[in-house]
Amino acid sequence: MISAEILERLSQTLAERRQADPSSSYVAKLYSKGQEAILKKVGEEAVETIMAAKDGDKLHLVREVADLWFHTLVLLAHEGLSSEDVLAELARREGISGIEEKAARKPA
Ligand SMILES: N=c1c2ncn([C@@H]3O[C@H](COP(=O)(O)OP(=O)(O)OP(=O)(O)O)[C@@H](O)[C@H]3O)c2ncn1[C@@H]1O[C@H](COP(=O)(O)O)[C@@H](O)[C@H]1O
Repeated sequence: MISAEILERLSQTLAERRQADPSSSYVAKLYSKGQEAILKKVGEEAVETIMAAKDGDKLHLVREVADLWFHTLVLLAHEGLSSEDVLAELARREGISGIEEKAARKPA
């Protein structure tokens, strides 16, 4: 079973690449180009995701979303953040919506 551990492993690798020689890997090279280049890749992958969804080809859509997730993880790592920060935010929201749901169910 594929789990959230893959995000942790990838985040770890992306954090390690911050010290790597730019010529040694795609990620290290992208870091060396700076935030603008990373944001450009995120934008491109977002557009490609939209186009794949409109195509109706599910495999293509999954691959483009994987590219988009990957490049947003590169962005997070470049900013000193990781998938864990986003997962914590989603967990926090789940907690909030749980509270809101309970409040809505409570008789007035
Ligand atoms: N998951 C990925 C991953 N997904 C996509 N990509 C790369 O992201 C790029 C996507 O760019 P495009 O599709 O736009 O194609 P492109 O024309 O090659 O891109 P550009 O040169 O124009 O930027 C490709 O070069 C892909 O190889 C990835 N590169 C790396 N990883 C993971 O990141 C880890 C560390 O990567 P490196 O440090 O680069 O080895 C690897 O072990 C992998 O697990």
